[in-house]
Amino acid sequence: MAVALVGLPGAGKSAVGRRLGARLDLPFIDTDHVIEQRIGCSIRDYFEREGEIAFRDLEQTVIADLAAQPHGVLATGGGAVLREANRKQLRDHFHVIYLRSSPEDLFRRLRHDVKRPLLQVADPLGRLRELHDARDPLYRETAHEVVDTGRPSIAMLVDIIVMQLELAGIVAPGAQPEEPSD
Ligand SMILES: Nc1ncnc2c1ncn2[C@@H]1O[C@H](COP(=O)(O)OP(=O)(O)O)[C@@H](O)[C@H]1O
Ligand SMILES: O=C(O)C1=C[C@@H](OP(=O)(O)O)[C@@H](O)[C@H](O)C1
Repeated sequence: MAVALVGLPGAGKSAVGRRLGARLDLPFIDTDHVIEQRIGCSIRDYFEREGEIAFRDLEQTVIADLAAQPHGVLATGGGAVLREANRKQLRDHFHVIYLRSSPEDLFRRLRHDVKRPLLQVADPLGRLRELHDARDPLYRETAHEVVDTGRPSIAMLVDIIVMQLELAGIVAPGAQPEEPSD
């Protein structure tokens, strides 16, 4: 069983994906983390040193590798949908969920972030608005389902997604609730 989460930076792909994996007893895979293991440095440093195109090439290779043996809950990077090849790999091999968020919510969540290279600009909210306008259609094109993340907590989002996966017949009803970790 393979689920992929797509959405803008800060949409909750990692936070929701980790808990969804635990809930469904599936491995959680963060593509940014896989990329960082391969390059041996942070994505921000790699962006600065090698540029965005080199990063996108690497991202495409990692997505193709993961799609060759799809299993688990995948948190993709926010720009994974930019390339058509990635959109096709994701849609064909994963049940794709778009975690939709408004630029304003994302800005609130990420205002202290220093890890995301595209947001290290004078006007991060403006940048998030541009990214939303450019990518929202691509996320929708890639995804089998759209989940709005504006109001629900991370735990509620996991419940909503599990319910949708059950309704779609992707997982059997009655997946065990996650044990509280704190
Ligand atoms: N629905 C939500 N409600 C509150 N905080 C959230 C929500 N989704 C994500 N966050 C918080 O926003 C930050 C970015 O989330 P993250 O999972 O890293 O996003 P992504 O992997 O999509 O870039 C984290 O601190 C996370 O806990
Ligand atoms: O939106 C983007 O183009 C990117 C988002 C990042 O992932 P997150 O969505 O996890 O921040 C990371 O892949 C890279 O910095 C590029």
